[in-house]
Amino acid sequence: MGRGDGHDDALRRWLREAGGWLVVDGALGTELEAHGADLQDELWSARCLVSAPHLIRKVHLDYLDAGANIITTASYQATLQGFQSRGVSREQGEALLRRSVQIAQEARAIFVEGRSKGPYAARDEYDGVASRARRPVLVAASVGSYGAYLADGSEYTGDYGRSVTKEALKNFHRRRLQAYAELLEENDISIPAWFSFTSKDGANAASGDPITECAAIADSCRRVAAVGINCTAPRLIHGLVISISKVASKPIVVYPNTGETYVAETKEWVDSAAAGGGAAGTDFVSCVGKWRQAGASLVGGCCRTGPATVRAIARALREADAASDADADDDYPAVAVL
Ligand SMILES: C[S+](C)CC[C@H](N)C(=O)O
Ligand SMILES: N[C@@H](CCS)C(=O)O
Ligand SMILES: [Zn+2]
Repeated sequence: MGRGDGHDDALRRWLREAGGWLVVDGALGTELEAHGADLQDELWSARCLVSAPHLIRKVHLDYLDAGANIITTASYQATLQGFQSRGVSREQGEALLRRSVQIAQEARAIFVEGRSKGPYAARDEYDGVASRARRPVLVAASVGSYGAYLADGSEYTGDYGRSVTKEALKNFHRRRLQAYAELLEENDISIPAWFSFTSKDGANAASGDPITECAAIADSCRRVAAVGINCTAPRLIHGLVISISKVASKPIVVYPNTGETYVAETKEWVDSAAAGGGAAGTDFVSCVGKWRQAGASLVGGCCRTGPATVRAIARALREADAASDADADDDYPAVAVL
């Protein structure tokens, strides 16, 4: 992503240049579905890398147009093992992983070109403000969990069965990470990475381990640039950010889903109340300012969110900024009373 920085310096620098916060995109998979893609498949959104790359590019572009600074590749469920089980050779699988990054890079090139002329030409919304003049546009390579590959919703339960050892998990991810690393190194790009966890109860990660322990471990890793939460109900985010901020010194990233629950058997989303999970859909965007205040500096959306949510997040972050600037001004006495 960045050139010549340490692994976490680059992200801090981008945050600084952008005025303290960055907008992450919204859902990729469910947004492809909203455009008619059929993800009823073990490869889920990765299937579109073969069948509909143009649609992936369009979704990336829609998010950039909505104000996202970071677009996330369609590789959440793209794994060499998953591809192989569908008759895709290892070489072809590696090419598909690289393709996911290239599609996002293509979208970025189209967007950046159009920002100076054409449909995405500088909009006051994000380019007119001096502090955001150097609005970065970054590509994040998505590396979904082993549970994503299992295609049984176990990324939300942490239940991978008994036989999966730590070594097996390391082997599972190794070549996939190397494929991205090679691509980026070929272009002399260092790779800041963030770690994000899901939570169903606001206190523990899906595995059942306390979120504070998970965040502290991720935070202590030299190569991790940010730590956070994704695909989790909005109503849990504020408390989770507060917990993470107590143990982590790195930037905090949050990209919640809409609060609905994923039903793995049907690959559908249901209202959490119907699934016995409590009221869904706490107003997402009205909470963004609170998350920012609690310490989140990268904010986006996960499953079932779309460009409209991202546009609203960008606006909410700008407003939160303006409000805190106004508060800071209030701290200075207008008149010195002697
Ligand atoms: C983030 S979940 C909705 C992705 C799909 C899941 N791993 C499945 O294959 O059913
Ligand atoms: N980046 C993935 C996350 C799923 S939890 C997507 O949005 O499709
Ligand atoms: Zn999600």
